Amino acid sequence: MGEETKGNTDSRSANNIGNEKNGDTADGGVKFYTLEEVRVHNMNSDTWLIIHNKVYDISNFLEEHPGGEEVLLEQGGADATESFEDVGHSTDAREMLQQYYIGELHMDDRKKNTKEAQVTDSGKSRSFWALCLVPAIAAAIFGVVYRFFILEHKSS
Ligand code: HEM
Repeated sequence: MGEETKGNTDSRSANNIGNEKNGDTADGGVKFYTLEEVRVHNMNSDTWLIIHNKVYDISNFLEEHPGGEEVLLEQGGADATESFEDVGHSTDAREMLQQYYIGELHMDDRKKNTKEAQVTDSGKSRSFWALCLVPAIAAAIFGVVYRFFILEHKSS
């Protein structure tokens, strides 16, 4: 009794089978973590970060960080994309990230988490309306006006 009961029972985490530490799943796919799952890893000995929707376990990197461990701990369990980019990290720093990669932020948590995603989504739908519907409506109005003038012309 009790074994495996505190694991990921959320249906959104159905892909979370396998070794939690390396992001592998039973089928060899990418592992997805919810924001809630990441949030609890906010301690000195256990620190996860989200950067650009990717999840990193940086517990072993804290002491090595050239910018100090304090700044990393402040971001522990949260989305550090903005602060990471604000510092203007080098390409070397970005490459270092790869070794701490453990998975991806769950799709459901990306939209409410990323302002950019929302802006892009509304931008996309706006361009759909502009590209398809606006010209179609304009053509319909033109047709009606044109027919009206032709009939007017014929009857006079
Ligand atoms: C796991 C993620 C991170 C890695 C691998 C990383 C790596 C590095 C590296 C290699 C440097 C040396 C300068 C460079 O090459 O750009 C650096 C500097 C620094 N980092 Fe990070 N960093 C990470 C996350 C963060 C975060 C989230 C913050 C802010 C909250 C931060 C703040 C700083 C600061 C303040 C410096 C010092 C910059 C300076 O003195 O010029 N880092 N980091």
